[in-house]
Amino acid sequence: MATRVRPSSKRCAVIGGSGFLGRHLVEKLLDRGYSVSVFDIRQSYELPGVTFHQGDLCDNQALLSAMKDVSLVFHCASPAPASDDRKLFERVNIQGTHTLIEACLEAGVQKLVLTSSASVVFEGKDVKNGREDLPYAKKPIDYYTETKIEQEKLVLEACDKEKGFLTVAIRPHGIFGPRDPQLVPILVDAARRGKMKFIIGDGTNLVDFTFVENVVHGHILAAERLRPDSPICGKSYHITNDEPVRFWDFMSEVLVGLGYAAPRYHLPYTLVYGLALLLWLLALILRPLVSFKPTFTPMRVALAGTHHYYSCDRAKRDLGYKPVVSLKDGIERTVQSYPHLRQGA
Ligand SMILES: NC(=O)C1=CN([C@@H]2O[C@H](COP(=O)(O)OP(=O)(O)OC[C@H]3O[C@@H](n4cnc5c(N)ncnc54)[C@H](OP(=O)(O)O)[C@@H]3O)[C@@H](O)[C@H]2O)C=CC1
Ligand SMILES: CC(C)CCC[C@@H](C)[C@H]1CC[C@H]2C3=C(CC[C@]12C)[C@@]1(C)CCC(=O)C[C@@H]1CC3
Repeated sequence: MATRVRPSSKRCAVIGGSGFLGRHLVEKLLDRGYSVSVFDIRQSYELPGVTFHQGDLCDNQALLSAMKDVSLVFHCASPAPASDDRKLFERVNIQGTHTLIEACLEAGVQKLVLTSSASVVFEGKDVKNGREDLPYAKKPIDYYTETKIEQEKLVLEACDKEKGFLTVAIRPHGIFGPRDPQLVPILVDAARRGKMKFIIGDGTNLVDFTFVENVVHGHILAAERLRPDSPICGKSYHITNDEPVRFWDFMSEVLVGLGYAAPRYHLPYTLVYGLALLLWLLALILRPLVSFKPTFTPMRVALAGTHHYYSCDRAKRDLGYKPVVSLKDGIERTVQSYPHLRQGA
């Protein structure tokens, strides 16, 4: 009779491991003695101890080859929110996640850690110190968020102690750090085009921004504490820097750090939101004829003009989570990592 080889607990797979968060996670896992199998639609680097598997999340066979002898899977693949492509989000975040769960069960994977998002409860209205028991957004702000909700439900509902398949979801918020392709590049692009002179609203709204290494730390704690007898099975956890900051102070600090002027003039939130909605509709109607991407989308305006910060008490209690890098140090390290985005570079 053939004996089944029990996958090594130090071998894991990172789905989306070529991306911003994924690569930071891979680097920390290697430091901690794991060997890593990366599955992604693209390969962006090479590292000793990492095997790359290029493929689409919806391809069961390609996934299976990446999960050979793997006991732990991190799922942090997603199309970028800026793509605003409903079909793509549904295909990758919902169908792809379903395919991944099936593949995990088939390959005998024991633990699945999903990178969800704190935005799954955000409807464009203030969230102050939001806890994980807030209901999912009934009117999510965009297709990205809509499909992140379905994705999280799929993963948490798949948790099955009888089958020996344990799942948990990490909900980070506003991840930033070296190599981030979104926050700093979009901000600098807007500044270079003279669009960062204005503060939307009164500028006092508090927001969580989370340094990437803290997000990585939360994922690894969750993976290592995920056991049949632990309270974390099938649950979601906010992971933030635990230092809510005024949205416009954070943006100003990054801009000034890179040599740009901080925004100064105030514009009413409802006016900017209305204009952004109008532009978004126009872009949608004109899509077959011309393609243009407005900088101030309704989603970005909502995020720039409301409070959205979350309690990570549950993560502190169940995971022993505590941020490892402060906001101040995180901003400093981020600014230093973008010499090519400095004013005049
Ligand atoms: N950045 C943030 O502020 C936050 C992010 N998150 C979540 O964190 C996770 C990681 O985000 P982040 O690192 O910022 O994003 P990235 O876009 O940098 O990384 C995602 C990776 O997944 C890949 N990918 C996309 N589609 C597929 C597919 N069909 N099959 C295989 N791989 C695919 C991407 O490739 P390609 O680049 O070619 O599309 C990319 O390499 C995501 O799940 C996101 O929803 C949650 C909260 C906040
Ligand atoms: C042009 C300016 C008004 C804004 C520039 C900065 C924005 C690009 C970022 C500010 C908050 C960020 C954010 C995300 C993406 C980048 C920002 C909009 C997410 C939508 C990324 C994915 C998530 O799950 C939630 C994030 C919330 C914060």
